[in-house]
Amino acid sequence: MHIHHLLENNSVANKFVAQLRDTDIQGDRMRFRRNIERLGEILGYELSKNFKYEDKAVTTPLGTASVDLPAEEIVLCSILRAGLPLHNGLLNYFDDAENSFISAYRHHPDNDEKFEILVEYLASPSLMNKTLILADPMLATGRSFVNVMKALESMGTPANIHLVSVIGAREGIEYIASEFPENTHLWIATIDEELNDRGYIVPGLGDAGDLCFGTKMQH
Ligand SMILES: O=P(O)(O)OC[C@H]1O[C@H](OP(=O)(O)OP(=O)(O)O)[C@H](O)[C@@H]1O
Ligand SMILES: O=c1cc[nH]c(=O)[nH]1
Ligand SMILES: [Mg+2]
Repeated sequence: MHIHHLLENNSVANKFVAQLRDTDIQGDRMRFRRNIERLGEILGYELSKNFKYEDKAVTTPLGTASVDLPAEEIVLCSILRAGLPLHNGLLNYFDDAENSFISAYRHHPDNDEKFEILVEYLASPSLMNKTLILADPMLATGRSFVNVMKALESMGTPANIHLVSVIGAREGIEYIASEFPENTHLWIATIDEELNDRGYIVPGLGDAGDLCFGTKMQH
């Protein structure tokens, strides 16, 4: 897997990640969602440098300009719930992409820290030979990304896979690297070293879905 780590180079993106983590700021849900969206825009811009491009002639009022334009059929797929603002950010730039939505959530059958990932909802076009961009801001154990990819197999085999995330735990990144095809790209803002015994990233930012949309009842 090719790992592209955005915060390895300082930029304004550092500030957006800091605000997502900061307990004094992250309670402002609109800012929290917008910061994830902004990082989706930046990560999308970075990953677009990896596309194939084809020269096209564009007619201007005064003549013809030659422009290299992306030559890939993009499907943007995000993992509900927390993937939604990241999806919006990517869609701001890849505005003519097709879109998929898939759900994944942690189900605690015995009400303890053990959980399984349940995938219950999928709406997707064919992925056959397309460029799949799979987005989820949190990559903790990596099980959501892996289970979602398995659920997407029935939609056809993509030509290219780009995973987009905001915060990843080292252990989860190693797990997805062992499960996804070798030529998969991971575009991630920042990487933390620890997961706690509940599978939360430390220091991380807490529960991204709840911070975006409020708490949910267990069922
Ligand atoms: O790498 P993993 O260990 O699978 O953890 C990451 C997953 O956890 C979060 O979703 P959550 O299950 O909390 O659902 P939510 O978005 O509805 O809150 C997050 O958005 C990822 O999907
Ligand atoms: O740290 C984590 C792990 C999973 N999901 C989150 O939202 N945060
Ligand atoms: Mg959650």
